[in-house]
Amino acid sequence: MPRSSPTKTRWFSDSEGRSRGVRKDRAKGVDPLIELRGVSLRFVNYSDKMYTLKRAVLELVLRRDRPVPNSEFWALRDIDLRIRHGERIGIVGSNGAGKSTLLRLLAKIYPPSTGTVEVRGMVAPLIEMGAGFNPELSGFDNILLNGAMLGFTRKQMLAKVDGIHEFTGLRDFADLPLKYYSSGMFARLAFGVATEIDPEILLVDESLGVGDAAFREKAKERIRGLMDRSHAVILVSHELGSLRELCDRGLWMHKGRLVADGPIDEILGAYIESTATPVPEPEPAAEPAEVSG
Ligand SMILES: Nc1ncnc2c1ncn2[C@@H]1O[C@H](COP(=O)(O)OP(=O)(O)OP(=O)(O)O)[C@@H](O)[C@H]1O
Repeated sequence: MPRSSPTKTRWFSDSEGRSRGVRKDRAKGVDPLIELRGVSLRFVNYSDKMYTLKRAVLELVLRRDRPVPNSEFWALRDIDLRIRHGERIGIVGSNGAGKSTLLRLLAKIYPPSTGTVEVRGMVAPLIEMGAGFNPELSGFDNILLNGAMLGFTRKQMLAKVDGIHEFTGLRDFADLPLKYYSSGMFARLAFGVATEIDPEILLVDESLGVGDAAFREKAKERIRGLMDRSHAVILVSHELGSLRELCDRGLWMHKGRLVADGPIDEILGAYIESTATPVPEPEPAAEPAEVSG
């Protein structure tokens, strides 16, 4: 594990991770906005084999009524985490480390397989932008549709349309069906709609890279504005410069585990160093007990 100041940055081993309790934020006398305790998340891939007579008999004998899992994969392991009001968190880690999965868990897209997740406040996930868009509908109709999915009424969204057009520069294309938008135009619209709301907790996954260079600058500016208005922000990005610029606390993930938590400069420094010297493998741990019900 890379070295750093022991007073500020916490380096986690498995045993520390399991013994660390998540307590009330006594310093401020308030509950943290986000609390994760002993969280693990498992993906199960089901086989798509042909349904043979032999398999049918086996399933009857074994009294199985659902497909047999082909393989399972723990994308998150033993995560304990507290995020307080006003924190700007940047998450780093190599491909497949579990960063996006952690954001999806905080957005309640995935439930944990073990442990508890508490999120206090309205969450705006800039995660799968444009996921709810309909390519047959116009840009304008998609703005209203997406707003409805985020919980806004038609009237509330109509009041936001002008601002969205202003920001995206797509006013002239408002009546064009989305299927004729270029990928850059699509990304602009999705980003414009998703950032038009004022969330308490903002989750951003690699969204700083949308559109062309000029739009990326506008997007960053927009995120800065949102960051000023929201209570907590969590950014996942491989653009380390942006994380250094926008965040104060860093989390480093490796193979589904939180391996370090501390001031952003220290975490980024150690992470960059690790690309020259690989991160030691986390100690093998016992399978977490599954939550029932
Ligand atoms: N729905 C899923 N089903 C099965 N495995 C999944 C699923 N989603 C993610 N994974 C796996 O979980 C692991 C963590 O993925 P995740 O997308 O969270 O990584 P990441 O740190 O965001 O990576 P990157 O930097 O490449 O975006 C990967 O091995 C990925 O293949």
